[in-house]
Formats: sequence, C-alpha cells, structure tokens
Amino acid sequence: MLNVQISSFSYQKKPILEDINFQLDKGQHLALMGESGSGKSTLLKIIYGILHVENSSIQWGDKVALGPNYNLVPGESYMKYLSQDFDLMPYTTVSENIAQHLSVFEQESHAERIQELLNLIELEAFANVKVKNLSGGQQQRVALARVLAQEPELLLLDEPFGHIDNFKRNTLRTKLFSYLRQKEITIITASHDTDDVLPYADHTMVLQNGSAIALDKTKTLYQNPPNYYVASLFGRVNEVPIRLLKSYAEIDRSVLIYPHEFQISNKSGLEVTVNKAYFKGSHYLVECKKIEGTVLFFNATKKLKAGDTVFLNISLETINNRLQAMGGSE
Ligand SMILES: Nc1ncnc2c1ncn2[C@@H]1O[C@H](COP(=O)(O)OP(=O)(O)OP(=O)(O)O)[C@@H](O)[C@H]1O
Repeated sequence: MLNVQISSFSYQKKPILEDINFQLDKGQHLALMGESGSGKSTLLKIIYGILHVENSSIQWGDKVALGPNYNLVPGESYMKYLSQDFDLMPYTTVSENIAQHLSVFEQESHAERIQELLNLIELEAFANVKVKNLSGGQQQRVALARVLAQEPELLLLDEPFGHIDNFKRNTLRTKLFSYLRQKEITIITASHDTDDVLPYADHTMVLQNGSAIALDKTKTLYQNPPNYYVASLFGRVNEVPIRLLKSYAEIDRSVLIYPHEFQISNKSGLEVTVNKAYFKGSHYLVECKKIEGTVLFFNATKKLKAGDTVFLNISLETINNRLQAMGGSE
C-alpha cells in the first residue's frame, strides 16, 4: 500500500501543495485531475523523490521513500516515473533506449523483453531507429517502454498519452492499462483527458490550487460531483437554478446537469430557444439562448436550427442526487 502524507510544499514562498493525504492499495489505479498549475506534476515529483518536502512521509508498504536529500539518484527501485519530458537518449536506437533500463543481471532475456515492450508500444518496426528521428508521440511511447522495462510495483504517469495522436492513443491506452492491471502494478496517472480516467481509474483525486478538494471512486465523482470545478474536469456541465427546472421548487440553489442528461420534449418542460448546434460525431451539442442569465447546453440526436424551440426535462432523482452530493455548496 502507498501512504502519502504531505503537509505543505513550496518551490519559493507560495505553497504549491497543502495537506495531501491519501492511501492507495496495491494494484489500484488513482487518477489525478485538476486544472493546469493545480499541482499534479509536483505531487508526482514529490512521491518519486525528486522534490524534498519537510514534515511529510511517502511510504510504500514498510519502505519509506527517502527523497532527494538522502538519495544520490532520485527515485526508489520499486517505482518508476514517466515525466512530461521523456528523458530519452536521442542518439541511440529505440531498442538501446529500452535495454538501458533492463537489469544487467538478466542479459540473456533482454532480447525477448525488448520485443515484448516494442509490441506493447507498437514500435516493432522502429527498433533500430535512432530516437532523435522519431516523432514526439513515438518518443513518448519509447519513454513508456523504458519505465516498464524493469516492472515497477508503483508507476507514476504524468500525461502519458499527451503527445500521442488519437489514432494510436486509444489502442495504446487500452493495451497499457490492461497490461498494468494484469501485472497488478499500482498506478497514479495525472491527466486532463477523461478518456484516460473514466474507464480505467478506480479512484480519482481532484486538485485545486494545491489542495485535494475531492477523492472518491471515479464513477461516484463523475455521477455526483461535489461542485462545478470537479464536474467541469469531466467535460461540459450546466449549472442550472432549480427553479428553472421545477417551477414549484422552493429552494434557491443550482444543480449540475451534464448536457446528455436533459431529455428533450416538444410539449412540456423548460422552454429554450436554440442558438447554435455543434456536430460532435455521435450527437449534436446544442447551445441555447440565455434564459434568466444562464446559457444551457444539451445533447440532441438530430440537428436543431437557430431559433427552434424545445423543452428540456430532468428527472427529480438526478436533481436530488446532485443536491445531496453538493451538500451545502451553491
Ligand atoms: N520548478 C518550479 N519552480 C517554481 N514554480 C514551479 C516549478 N514547477 C512548477 N511550479 C509552479 O507550481 C504550480 C504547480 O505546477 P505543476 O506543474 O505541479 O501543475 P500541474 O497541475 O501539473 O499543471 P499541468 O497540468 O499544466 O501539467 C504552478 O503554479 C507552477 O507554476
């Protein structure tokens, strides 16, 4: 089990992380989400041991991670860290880059292991190509193979697919996360991409200005976000005054509604006028004209024209669940 307790960390004067405390069971996958600058990379660097923190502790089972002030080379043998800059050797080949991270004591199995990793990252054809001649996305895949070369127990991934095109990203993501799950490798993934998070991460921690403002099962956080910030990390979300949705409501509060949650009727519900419709492939995202100062977005299966009128409905159950999740917050 990973046990992280960080009281406070600053690069200069301003605190960048404060009161980050969590545990992660072996084989579990935790996603770190938060807007740019919220502290995700900093947290990974602290766990890995690149940054020193006072009055804090990082423990993996009974092993205490010592941090940079006590380790000549940052990092611990049981964990690996994929940073946003790939840390590759540009003038050597893909295979040599991977081999450099394999154990010198197991030379006889190197060729087989390199092949297995090349297969995982789908770069078999580039085995003998110098890294400097690869694209950014290909280099990121080599960096992934390097951190997996000697299977870590704990893997820290910082935007692991950020440079990889959609075409490769989807297959690579599925392959990589199933490989890691099968090997029971514990993972922390910092990502802005909900497709990295929703299908794969057991739990998600949300950082805002260096504080962990939410930590829960990923599905729970998505279905019942505690506030607008959390919900908006998963995609577009509406913050709608309840009295707009249910005219009889006596509560003066707003609820968070994802665009796909609205049911459309041409008879009854909240009357809205279409402003624009954006083609999203599987559906249209429709933007409505302002209603009492609020611009709403909803999903529609067919294209609606500017000026069309429709009625939006939302179930009472959804409203109640959202109100409970949001507690006392507005
Ligand atoms: N070496 C550094 N020296 C000073 N400040 C830094 C340093 N590295 C990061 N910061 C600051 O720390 C804060 C958190 O940065 P961090 O890179 O951890 O955020 P992040 O959530 O990972 O962002 P992103 O999603 O853009 O990668 C930011 O305000 C950033 O400007």
